[in-house]
Amino acid sequence: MGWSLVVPLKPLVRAKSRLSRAAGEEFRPRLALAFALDTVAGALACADVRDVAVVTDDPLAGERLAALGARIVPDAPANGLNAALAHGAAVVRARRPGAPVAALNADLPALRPAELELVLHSASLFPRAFLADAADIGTTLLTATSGAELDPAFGGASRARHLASGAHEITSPEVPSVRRDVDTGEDLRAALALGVGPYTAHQTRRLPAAAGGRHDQGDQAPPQVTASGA
Ligand SMILES: Nc1nc2c(ncn2[C@@H]2O[C@H](COP(=O)(O)OP(=O)(O)OP(=O)(O)O)[C@@H](O)[C@H]2O)c(=O)[nH]1
Ligand SMILES: C=C(OP(=O)(O)O)C(=O)O
Repeated sequence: MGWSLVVPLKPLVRAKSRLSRAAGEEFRPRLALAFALDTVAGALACADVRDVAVVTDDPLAGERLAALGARIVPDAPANGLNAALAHGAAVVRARRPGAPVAALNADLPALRPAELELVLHSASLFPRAFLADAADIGTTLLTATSGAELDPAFGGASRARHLASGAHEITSPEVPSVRRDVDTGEDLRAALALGVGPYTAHQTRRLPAAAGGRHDQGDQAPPQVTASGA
């Protein structure tokens, strides 16, 4: 099945605000962009992915993600995450009616194409399906096959909302890289332990060890890190 993925991305100046304390204000937008680049590169490398549309109004992110091969869709509704996703899915289906569509968060820097392929294969058996995040509270991926609307209900405790909406929860096989979203410094360390893509690896070299970095460049003053790291 040739999936069209819809990836939402906030303007970098506001993205990943919960990483401020771990990364510092200078690195937070760079990390948010690196996560998105690794997520989209991983998605585009997945055999079952036909194309990726990124819904964003961020000019720098749009330029860098387009260079990877993503289509950039302006966040025309400007009404939050679910409106952006519904808009992205509608833009995809205006071009390709009945396309199987999947919403994928942009904060999955450890994403492995082979694991995404397993998830999409499971999802292809249901009208709507989703994958819970690593904490089992949120959602990292929501799918709709031909004939079904995406009906996204992301944000916070979205796993319960997606379950209640009738979407099938994908629980096997194990796909830790697709579930590993990064909201906090602790999440970033968990992603680094799984192995992140090249863009995030490059940026985290500049972070202090407590935030997951190897701190081996020495050309930047490290940002302040708190004991919690988050
Ligand atoms: N286009 C678009 N994307 C959004 C919007 N709000 C959130 N997103 C994206 O949706 C995904 C999931 O959101 P979160 O994990 O909460 O990421 P975030 O909003 O950057 O993180 P926090 O600032 O810490 O809440 C991320 O890829 C965000 O960039 C929005 O209003 N428009
Ligand atoms: C967007 C979501 O959550 P968070 O903001 O916690 O990443 C979600 O899991 O639906």
